[in-house]
Amino acid sequence: MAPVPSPFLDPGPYATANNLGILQLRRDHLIPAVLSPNADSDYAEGKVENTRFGSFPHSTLVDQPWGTQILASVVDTGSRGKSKKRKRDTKDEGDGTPVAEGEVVKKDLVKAAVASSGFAHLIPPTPETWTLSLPHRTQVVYTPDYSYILQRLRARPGDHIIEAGAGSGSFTHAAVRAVYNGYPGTEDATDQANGDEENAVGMSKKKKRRRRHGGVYSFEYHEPRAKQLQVEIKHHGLDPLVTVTHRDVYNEGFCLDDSSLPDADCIFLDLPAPWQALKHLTRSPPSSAVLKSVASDPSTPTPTASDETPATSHLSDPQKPFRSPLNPRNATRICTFSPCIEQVTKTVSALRSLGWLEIDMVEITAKRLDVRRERVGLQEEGVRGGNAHPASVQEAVQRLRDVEGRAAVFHSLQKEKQEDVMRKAEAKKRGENVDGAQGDKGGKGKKKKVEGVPPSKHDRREQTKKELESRTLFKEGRLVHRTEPELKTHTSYLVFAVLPREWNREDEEKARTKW
Ligand SMILES: C[S@@+](CC[C@H](N)C(=O)[O-])C[C@H]1O[C@@H](n2cnc3c(N)ncnc32)[C@H](O)[C@@H]1O
Repeated sequence: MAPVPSPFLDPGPYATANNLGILQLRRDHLIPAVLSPNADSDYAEGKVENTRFGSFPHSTLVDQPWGTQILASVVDTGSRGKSKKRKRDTKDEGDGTPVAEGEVVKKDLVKAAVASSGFAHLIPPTPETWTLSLPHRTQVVYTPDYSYILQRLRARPGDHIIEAGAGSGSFTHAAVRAVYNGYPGTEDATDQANGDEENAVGMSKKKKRRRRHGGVYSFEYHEPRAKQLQVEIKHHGLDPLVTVTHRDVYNEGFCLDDSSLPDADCIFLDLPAPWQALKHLTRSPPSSAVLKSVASDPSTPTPTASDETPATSHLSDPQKPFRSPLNPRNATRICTFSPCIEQVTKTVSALRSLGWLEIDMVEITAKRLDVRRERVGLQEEGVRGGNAHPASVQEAVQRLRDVEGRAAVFHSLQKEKQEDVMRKAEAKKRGENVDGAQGDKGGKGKKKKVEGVPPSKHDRREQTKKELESRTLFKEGRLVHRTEPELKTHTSYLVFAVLPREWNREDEEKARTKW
């Protein structure tokens, strides 16, 4: 039976139990979780993700279509700490079914009640969302870098990629998606041409090509990191496609533990001293003169952990025959990732000595552009997202006229009032009855509506509200873009090169006869 594809490769229409899902709280705030509602938990609702926007029991996430807005729940913490009591021994479950040690038999889950605290979106895992949410064990390669790297390496379905060091596995996930063309053991691999013309003899060329499944060969020197990555890769359903090897690649090279070869088309080195690993990435054993020229210098940050087994170089061991980890049928592309220019110069000279061509270096300084509509004008007064400044000289002049007009009316009314008060005072002096004769005819507190007065702020807002009903805000305004400064990435120099396939007299002769 074909394996269920990893949610990274084919997430399906909705979230399923025991697969990874991502809770997106804000654009750059993501929480990954393997959705297991029935797993042991201290909550009556089963396993719960607690976030600053509320609690999300896994039972409210499973079977929801990707992209759903999930409302937070009120969770019952009353049963916390009681889980140990629910553990049974290994003998019997009551109905005679043996229960494994440590396994927990769960009571029925309590249905989660909706809380008023907030919501999150449930989104499928992708290499991009994983990069933003993975548990950092090292500096990681971010999306702007790995998208460029994979494109320059020309990684495509059916290719084999060597990666060292694997670190937190950020690049690993992007690489496996780039080369995926089906799981090994299934016949649905739809490979791109791999140039293997000789081997296609006696068999349909198409059929031969179909056999090769894409794969990633990851090497990591730090044992706990290598183990953790193996566990994650398994949880993510990628283990048939990714081989994680615990290895010091400077000394031990890239042949696999089961003595098979990666047969690599592309290589990505994210190591403190990439030039030290290059001697293992050749098609034939490098001469001692070349080895000497690419030998490490004393300042090289070589691995020093005392708990690691001492490395033995297969290049220095005459008993071990040389075996190239590269695909002999294709040109191989390499990329090395270095934070400083000194490392770049060492890598470039080692690449030259070892016969790599088309060497070039790129510095990545990624920027994110915020593209939006900018609405400016007095009609935006009180409208959300608008800039209520005059959009033109006419609007500014009209606003000044309105303000001055209103001020003139105000002052003339004040003057009128004052004259009225004085008139009344004089009439009083003369002993005349003035009550009710003049002035506030409309009743106390009621303002007289004066004709021809420019609109007040209140009037303008009422008018805007009315007009808003027929406006299409999403289409209005000027389309503008601004760069956002806080993009997650780090300065990197990328060195690229190509190692052509080996070409001998025989190949030349064959090509001459054929063409
Ligand atoms: C910057 S991290 C790699 C991050 C990774 N590319 C990612 O995207 O998550 C560098 C890794 O190289 C590993 N490393 C250093 N020297 C090594 C060696 N000689 N062989 C294999 N791995 C090595 C380190 O242990 C570290 O985990």
